[in-house]
Amino acid sequence: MIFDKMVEFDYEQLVFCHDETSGLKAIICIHDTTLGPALGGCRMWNYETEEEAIEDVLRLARGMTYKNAAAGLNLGGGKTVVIGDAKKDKSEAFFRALGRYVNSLNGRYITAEDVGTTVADMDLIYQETPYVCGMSESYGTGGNPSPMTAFGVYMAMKRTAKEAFDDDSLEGRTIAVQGVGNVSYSLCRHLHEEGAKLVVTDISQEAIDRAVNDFGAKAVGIEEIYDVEADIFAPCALGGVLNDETIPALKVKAVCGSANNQLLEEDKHGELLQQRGIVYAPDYVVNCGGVINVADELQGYNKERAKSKVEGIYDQMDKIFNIARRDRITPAVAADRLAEERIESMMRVKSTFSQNEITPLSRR
Ligand SMILES: NC(=O)C1=CN([C@@H]2O[C@H](COP(=O)(O)OP(=O)(O)OC[C@H]3O[C@@H](n4cnc5c(N)ncnc54)[C@H](O)[C@@H]3O)[C@@H](O)[C@H]2O)C=CC1
Ligand SMILES: O=C(O)CCC(=O)C(=O)O
Repeated sequence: MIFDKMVEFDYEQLVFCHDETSGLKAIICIHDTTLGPALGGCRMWNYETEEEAIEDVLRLARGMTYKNAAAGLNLGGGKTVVIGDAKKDKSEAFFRALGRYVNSLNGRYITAEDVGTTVADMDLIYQETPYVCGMSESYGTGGNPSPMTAFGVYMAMKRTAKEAFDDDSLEGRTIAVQGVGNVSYSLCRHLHEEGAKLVVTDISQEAIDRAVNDFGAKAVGIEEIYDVEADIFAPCALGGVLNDETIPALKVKAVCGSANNQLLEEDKHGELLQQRGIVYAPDYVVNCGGVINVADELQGYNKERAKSKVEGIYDQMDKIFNIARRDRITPAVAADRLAEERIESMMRVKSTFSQNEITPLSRR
């Protein structure tokens, strides 16, 4: 059963980690290391079943292979899921036990933050392994990657606006934002500063109030966000929000947001958006600013260099939209092709023997 799933999308390794003292139950998944060591964050979530956790880690790890490839990084794809309540189950022992498991993979996998984990958690993991990014800035790293993710989403949104409206200015545009958490609050600041009008929703009243007070956003209900008459819809909370129910309701010309895995079924729902004349900005290209930022740490973190790479998301989106138009495919399919072609061509390059293999880790 599990091997069937691994064979379907050619996964390399799935590691189950248990530590009785701390109660750690984690699964590390390495999808593909053609481009380099697998880098992807550690998600902590109260999964109802083990099957759900396995499904999630497989899906997220494969997503990282595509994200890292499309971002031009010399890194493969992997991810960790930790089964537990991020508000109750964390302890020093918990993350140090996880750090030891990450270390045991000897650099095949590098971890970082994801939903439910923080810079402080990465600091604990760093006590046990060098194969972690996104620790406190006092270690000479980039710290919390969310502001850089947000800057990348902003760049992607500008290029998406150009595709939809033939003008990349967001001044006067109405953006419907789903979720105003870490990434999205920073994104809203960029949008507000450019003069966009914001309509927001969140399950947290505190998050809504902050956006209303700081950016003059208009608040709407959780389900109402799909019906808002706006220029762009920005999903910045959950995966699977673009589906049979929501796509017909949308009253926007484009979708561009930070959430991972926005299309419930990639081909079907990418097509459905296209049929409705809605420009879709592929999520993993839009939100790769965070991983670009943490990956920069592997070369000795330089904020200006990282920011300039994240700014390049505008040009990457340009390439994807042009391929999509030229080949009459959806932008989601165009992004996948770009990532797959890079992995294929690098595989051929790497088939030549080299005595001094250079990986991001050899610069540490
Ligand atoms: N933090 C980062 O650097 C990166 C984040 N992402 C993705 O971006 C998304 C947001 O990440 P963060 O801002 O870090 O997370 P976060 O947890 O800080 O923010 C998510 C926000 O969405 C809200 N929310 C949850 N369910 C909702 C619902 N049904 N309707 C409306 N709002 C809801 C939460 O209350 C929270 O305010 C996630 O999907 C994450 O995987 C992707 C790449 C990097
Ligand atoms: O941004 C990070 O902290 C790590 C990368 C990652 O897991 C992601 O981009 O989803």
